[in-house]
Formats: sequence, C-alpha cells, structure tokens
Amino acid sequence: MTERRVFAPAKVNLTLHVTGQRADGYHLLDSLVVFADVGDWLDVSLGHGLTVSGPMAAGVPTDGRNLVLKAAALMGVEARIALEKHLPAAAGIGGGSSDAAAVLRALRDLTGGEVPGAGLSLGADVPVCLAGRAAYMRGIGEVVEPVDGLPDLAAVLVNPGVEVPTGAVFKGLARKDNPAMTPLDRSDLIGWLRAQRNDLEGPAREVQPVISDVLEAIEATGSVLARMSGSGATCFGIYEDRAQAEAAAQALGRPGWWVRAATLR
Ligand SMILES: C[C@@](CO)(OP(=O)(O)O)[C@H](O)COP(=O)(O)OP(=O)(O)OC[C@H]1O[C@@H](n2ccc(N)nc2=O)[C@H](O)[C@@H]1O
Ligand SMILES: Nc1ncnc2c1ncn2[C@@H]1O[C@H](COP(=O)(O)OP(=O)(O)O)[C@@H](O)[C@H]1O
Repeated sequence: MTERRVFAPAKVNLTLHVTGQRADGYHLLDSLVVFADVGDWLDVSLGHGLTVSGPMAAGVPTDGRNLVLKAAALMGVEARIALEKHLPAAAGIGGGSSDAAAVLRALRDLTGGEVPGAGLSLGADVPVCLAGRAAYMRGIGEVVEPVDGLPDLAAVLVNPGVEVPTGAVFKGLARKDNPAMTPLDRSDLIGWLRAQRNDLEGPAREVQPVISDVLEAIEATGSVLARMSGSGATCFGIYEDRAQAEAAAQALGRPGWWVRAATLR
C-alpha cells in the first residue's frame, strides 16, 4: 500500500486557560483537549499535487500556503494529497492543524521518517493533533500529556460562519496571567468543567459578537455545558446522551450556521 486514507478530527478545547506570555509574544496555555468523530478526510501518497474538495472547501488554499503541503515539506518529501474538507476554517477547531497532523502521520508511516519537533513549527495546535487523543496541552502547545479515563461526551459543534483570526483574539486579552486549571475531577467531569474557563471567549466575543448568540442558542437546547473552543468562533454544547445531542443539532439549524452532532473523546 503506497497510499494512506487518514482522518483529521476536529479538535475541541474543553478548557483553555491562558496563564502567561513568553518574551516572543506567544502565550502560555493550560488546556484540556479532546477530539470529535467529525472531521476532514485525506488521501496521502508520495508524489505531487494537492486537490481540495468537500462541503467546506471554499476559501481553503490549494497552494503552498496549505498546511498539508507545509507538513510534507517538514517531512522532507513531496506528497500527493486529496483533501476532503468538512470542517470550517479559522474556526477554533484546528481544521488546518489536524489536516497537517494527519499528513505527518501518513508520511511517517509511508517513509519511516521522524516528525521534527512534533510539527510545532507548523502551528501551536499541531503537536496535540499529532497525538490525536485526549490530552493536556501546555507551554505554547508543545507540551502534550495524554489523559486517560475520560467518558465519551455527547456534543454539538456550532459555527456561525464567521472566521476568527487567532492572533487578534490573543491580542484582545485583558490579562495574560490567569489561573491554571484546577486538578481534574473525573468523578464530576461536568461540574469540574463548569468551574474551568476559556479565557479567549471574552476577546473572541469582542471580535465576533455573534458568538454570544451561539452560546445562548446552545444553552436554550438544554445542554449541560456550553463553551467556545480555541479562539472561536466554534462553540460546543455537551448533552446527557447522543440522542439529545442529535435533537439539539436539529434545533440549532440557522441559515449560514455549520452544526454537527458529535461524540468527543
Ligand atoms: C488557540 C488555539 C488553542 O488550541 O486554537 P485555535 O483557535 O487556533 O483552534 C491554539 O493555541 C492556536 O494554535 P494554532 O492555530 O496552531 O496557532 P499558530 O498558527 O501557531 O499561531 C497563530 C497566532 O496565535 C497566537 N498564539 C498562538 C498560540 C499560542 N500559544 N500563543 C499565541 O499567542 C500568535 O499570535 C500566533 O501568531
Ligand atoms: N488544510 C487547511 N484547512 C483549513 N485552513 C487552512 C489549511 N491550510 C491552511 N489554512 C489556512 O489556515 C487558517 C486557519 O485555519 P484553521 O487551522 O482551520 O484555524 P483554527 O486554528 O482557528 O482552527 C485559515 O484561514 C486558512 O486560510
């Protein structure tokens, strides 16, 4: 087999605490990250060329700006990649980073090569996406510590169709030195999550006020928790079970909104 078909799941920051800032301007993070059963698909082989198709392909670069080609360059090879885009871009769910990580995994497999620096040079979210499982993400994203024993979470993902530039949201932070997460309480995960934060939610709402409407709409469907992921604008709701999440996804349909029921793990 000289071709690999790989899945690039949506990344969800269940929590995202910004705890400091480095001299180079990058922020120190303390985040619990999980992955969805919703994502992009890629066919990867050694060769040349990139095609982008699928329902969310519009606006995604098809040249060297695409992170999947940067991932191949990092591995020191040329790759032939067919990317099927299902995730919105610049949406706080790491679409580009997860695509890059999927290519790194496929090329590692095809070439036997190592991934330099776990892909951090491609973006702060790439190392955790390369791990591809529930993990704490710390440092600026380079410290990834797997977390075992979390229950599957029934969820909806909602993106209101507006892009949020990550850098602008970090710039809008009033405080850089916020408290870290408290120790994880597996016996009351939802209660624990409610007591944690996404520090980027405030500045992201300033950039895109529609995020407040999304969170209110999710809360109105009876979610046990509603939060924003990453730097937004995608928000998630957590539900008692998958049937409730599916019903919520139906209820949340609005023109221009991207809504998916998902299992997070
Ligand atoms: C905020 C997070 C949380 O998981 O998710 P997204 O909203 O991107 O999904 C990530 O840290 C984003 O990772 P990623 O999107 O790969 O970021 P990068 O391309 O490396 O950086 C984009 C910009 O965000 C800022 N940035 C990013 C990461 C970090 N730890 N501190 C920062 O200040 C910098 O201004 C940088 O120029
Ligand atoms: N494979 C890709 N998929 C989506 N966007 C990509 C990709 N490669 C590069 N990009 C660019 O990266 C930017 C951020 O996209 P993405 O990684 O999805 O954002 P986020 O980190 O907020 O989830 C987009 O504006 C897009 O132009």
